[in-house]
Amino acid sequence: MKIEFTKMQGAGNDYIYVNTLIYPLPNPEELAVAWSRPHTGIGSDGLVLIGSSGKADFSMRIFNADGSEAKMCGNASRCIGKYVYEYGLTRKTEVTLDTLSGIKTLRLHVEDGKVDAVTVDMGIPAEIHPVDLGEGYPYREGIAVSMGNPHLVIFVDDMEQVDLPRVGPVLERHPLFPDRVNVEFAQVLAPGRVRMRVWERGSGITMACGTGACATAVASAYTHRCPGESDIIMDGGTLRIRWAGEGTRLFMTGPAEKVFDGVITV
Ligand SMILES: N[C@@H](CCC[C@H](N)C(=O)O)C(=O)O
Repeated sequence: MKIEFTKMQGAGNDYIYVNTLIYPLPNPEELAVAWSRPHTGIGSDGLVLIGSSGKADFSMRIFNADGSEAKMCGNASRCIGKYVYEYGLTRKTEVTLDTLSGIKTLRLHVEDGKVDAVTVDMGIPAEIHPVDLGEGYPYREGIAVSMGNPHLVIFVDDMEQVDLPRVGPVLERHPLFPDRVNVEFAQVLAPGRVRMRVWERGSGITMACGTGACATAVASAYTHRCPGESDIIMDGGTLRIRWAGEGTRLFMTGPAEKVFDGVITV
């Protein structure tokens, strides 16, 4: 059976997108693993399914490269906004998306018929609290934030000193997070400018993480490092995050790009 897909990236965080209205996939966990592999698959950070919803315009399911399903993905939600508009699935520029962490609203920024950026209402960040990682770990303190999915933000003075391939997998499986956690290292460069690198649960090092950028902005404001609006600068690009503080909704703005269309046989 032939399946059409589109590879897309948001700030360098790349996923394989399949329109399940046309191609329902019975085994997305297995396909996410096989297709994400760089040499023998398509190569990606995971697999995203676009579907219908009784509660919103469309639905999103997101699978990491190890096949685990996540409840939310910031970069994929922006890419879905571009996909549904540019492939003619909608003419709306305000689109609702049903995710496992609730309904998100996407505002599409359209220029000459193309979506070049998307603002996502990411909802109200939750479970914000400092954590003590304990002795025996490479870092002692962090800030936990839920953006629908779990994050641990660790502030550092010098990003160059962070050995991400070594410490990322250890912290992802810290016992404080039984469902594993996405780990962000953050260095405040200036007011409103934060450098961030991420180790994603289920995918490892990625060039950007949308929910991770949101969690970083939240942790920066919560610790009085950077209140208000901030640019989160990642290896693959920058996202602008607007958040007025605890109990308020957070808005993420950033790019969405198509890489290529393809057909794969399963
Ligand atoms: N890259 C994503 C987050 C994807 C899911 C994450 N790895 C998890 O398991 O929670 C983003 O842009 O938010």
